[in-house]
Amino acid sequence: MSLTIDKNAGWQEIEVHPRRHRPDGVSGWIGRGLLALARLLSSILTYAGSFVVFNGLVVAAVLVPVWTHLAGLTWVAVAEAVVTAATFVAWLVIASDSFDRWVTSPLRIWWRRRRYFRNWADLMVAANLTVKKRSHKRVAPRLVFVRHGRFSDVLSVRLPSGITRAAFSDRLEELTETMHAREARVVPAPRWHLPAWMARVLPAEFRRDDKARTVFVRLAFGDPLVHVQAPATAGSDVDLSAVPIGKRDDGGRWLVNLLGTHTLLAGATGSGKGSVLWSILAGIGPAIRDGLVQVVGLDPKGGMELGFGRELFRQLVTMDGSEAEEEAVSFLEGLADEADRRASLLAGYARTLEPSTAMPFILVVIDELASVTAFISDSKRQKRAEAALGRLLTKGRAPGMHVIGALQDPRKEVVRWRDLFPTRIGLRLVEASQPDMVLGDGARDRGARCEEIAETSPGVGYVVEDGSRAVSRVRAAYLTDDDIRQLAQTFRPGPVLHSIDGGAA
Ligand SMILES: Nc1ncnc2c1ncn2[C@@H]1O[C@H](COP(=O)(O)OP(=O)(O)OP(=O)(O)O)[C@@H](O)[C@H]1O
Repeated sequence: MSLTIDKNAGWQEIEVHPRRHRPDGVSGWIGRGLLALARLLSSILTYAGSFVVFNGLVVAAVLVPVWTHLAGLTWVAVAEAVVTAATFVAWLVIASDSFDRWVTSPLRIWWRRRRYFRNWADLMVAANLTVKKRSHKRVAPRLVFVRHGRFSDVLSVRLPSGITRAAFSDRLEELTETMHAREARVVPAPRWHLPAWMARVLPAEFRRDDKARTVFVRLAFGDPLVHVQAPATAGSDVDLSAVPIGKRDDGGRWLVNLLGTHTLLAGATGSGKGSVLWSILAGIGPAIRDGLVQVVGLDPKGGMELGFGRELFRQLVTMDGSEAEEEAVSFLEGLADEADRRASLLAGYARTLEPSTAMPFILVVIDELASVTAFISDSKRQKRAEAALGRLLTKGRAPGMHVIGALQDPRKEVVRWRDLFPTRIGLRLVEASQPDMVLGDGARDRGARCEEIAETSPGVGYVVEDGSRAVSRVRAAYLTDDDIRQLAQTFRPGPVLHSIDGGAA
């Protein structure tokens, strides 16, 4: 028996009819034809009506010349059409963002909405996402609301009893294909963008659309990350809780928080770890120059990566001399002692540090976290290094110390350190088991397909932010070697008022 869906029954209740009989005689065929015509007209009117509602500006731009033509002023109508077209082209060239907001975006929204609502019921039946009620009616997940973005939409879908989130999540591939999306994934409830005063007074539970049985699916279209991203020009005010370092795949800026957290950065060789590191340093450049941030680094590969911008570093340990091992261990122990010292200074006064030139924020860059201990052959020193790193990671967050631990080859041992890094970034990785190792259990299922990132897109990756299970796709800005040299020259720190080993310079 073939099934047809009565779409007029609404999006949740789907009536499933057996195949209709062939009409009897000519009058039957005429009746069937008229019904089909009425349906066609009604959908044309619905689409045209919604087009007018969503695309007022475009409709007005077309209707004015048409109306002038109908009024008998054909040459005036032609002139109006030419001027309007020229204005639109000029607008697109001069202010493409506002053109997108007022012209392309409404068109895109209309087109995508039309596709969602037209295909939803068919998709639910085809994907076997319907359940039978006692009344024998079939019900399916209902598409309740769509939040539109330029490169992605978030669909709020209400699930009927009998269909679980897991069952729905299993059919995301069908959803991706039917809706012509690049990818679909289940995401946490989106936050409402409320005015600041309202967000302050409204209890947290009202701020999230977290209803039971509602699942949120993000459909991504196009890819704003295919192009290499230029670094943002750092303003004089640096906000360490939101440093711009690239782009997100919803078209927004990728902002990293350095306060109260540490960052684990993993990626195979050539995946673009350097671009993340340098973008962060570029984003906080003015604060380095003004002495509010001190950068120190440990580069077990002899300074190949970090050496380019050596002037930005207050201290850079490259592990290349005869005393390399002892130097690396002392470096880590010095930082761990500083974390202890700061924690006891702050105890009872404040929970987090407000950076100043007297007590600057310290950014510790460790280029190859896994090999820091592996490079140390002496087992006693190895233990000292591990203990110091553990102490720095546990105690350093609140008193203004941030560790960026870069990693090339995430192995099981990394999981031990992972939980001490609340912010995690996974660039291209080589095995499907690695995204979970780096980003946390279940991250790959939530969309972090690091092993599928093409070698031709260095700097692209997935990020899990502090306190959130959500996975975002991002691309770091790219700084050429010349950009890095220029950065180091522009923002090289001035005289040091305070040094991490306690002395004054
Ligand atoms: N964000 C980016 N955008 C565009 N191209 C990039 C980006 N990052 C890196 N690249 C390109 O990829 C190359 C390799 O990048 P990079 O050296 O940063 O990788 P890596 O992960 O640090 O590798 P390794 O671990 O071997 O040092 C760079 O020389 C550059 O050409």
